Amino acid sequence: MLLFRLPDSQTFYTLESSQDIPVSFVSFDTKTVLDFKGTIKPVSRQDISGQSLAPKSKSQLIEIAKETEDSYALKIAQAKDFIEKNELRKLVLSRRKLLMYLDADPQKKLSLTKSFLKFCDSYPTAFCYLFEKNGEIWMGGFSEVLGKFDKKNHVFETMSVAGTLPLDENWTDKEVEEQKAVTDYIHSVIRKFSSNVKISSTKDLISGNIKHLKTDFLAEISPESLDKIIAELHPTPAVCGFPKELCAQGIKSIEHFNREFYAGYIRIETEDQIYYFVNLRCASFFKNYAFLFVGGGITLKSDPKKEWEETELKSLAIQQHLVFE
Ligand SMILES: C=C(O[C@H]1C=CC=C(C(=O)O)[C@@H]1O)C(=O)O
Repeated sequence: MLLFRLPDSQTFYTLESSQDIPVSFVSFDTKTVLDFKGTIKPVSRQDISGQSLAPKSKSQLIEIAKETEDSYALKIAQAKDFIEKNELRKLVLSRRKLLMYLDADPQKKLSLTKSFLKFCDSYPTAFCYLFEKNGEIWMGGFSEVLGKFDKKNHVFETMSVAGTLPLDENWTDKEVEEQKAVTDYIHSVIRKFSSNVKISSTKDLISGNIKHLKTDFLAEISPESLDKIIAELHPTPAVCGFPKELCAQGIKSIEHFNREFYAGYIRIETEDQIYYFVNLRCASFFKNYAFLFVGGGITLKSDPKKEWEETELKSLAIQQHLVFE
């Protein structure tokens, strides 16, 4: 089962049985690709909220050391060492926040479809999804587009999104440099495939309780280049770092968990467009608990307390929209 809503749209979609594969979820390390078969068709809010999803009961005591502000600060120190040693501009570090529902209210049950609708309503400019496949349940949504390709005029769009602050704070060099590293990387990739790249000015992207810096790119490309561009772009320094392989190794050795679909991407092919959405602000759901995946770009200027607060604020995107009834 798959439900999704495109950015700036009121229409919800699901898949009706057919052999086409219009939707695929690609993991951060690109080793796992989850294909969804079917034809894309609209579905009403009523039909969505009437459906119920039962998370698989991998609910025995889970032995996971809970990440704390102190344990995360140690990882940030390790990330800074790695940045310094390898002379990097940034490294994106993340944590898997454990949310136990039973702690919240033992009498009530989580409604994932109602949570999905509530989440969509709060993030109108985001691509939002909820899926259940082979007992796995994931929900997420964010506005970052890794790629959007117009099949008719061959225009390719992408964006550089990075830097995070609460809405009422002013940008500092730390966020500006962090986002610039992403912009420079994306530009270096796109210019290899197009001689005419248009770059917008950098603007604020509001995402619920926080804001990011965003620069848009537009370029005409040949359809044959599309897969190569996506393969080169992912993972951008918005979710990993540059050089990609070295940073992915560093991340693995510091984070100590599998990111799975977090910071991967979602490919959606419609009649006119092919979209690639970055899979952030997402969570995987089990019977009694969920893992909320949240991260942020670390530079030598990072303050561990602020980085922790940033991940806490980001986790609210999912956490605040869970409906128990
Ligand atoms: C890696 C995440 O955010 C990325 C996207 C926007 C801002 C980011 C930042 O400020 O670090 C990250 O690059 C996440 O939300 O888990």
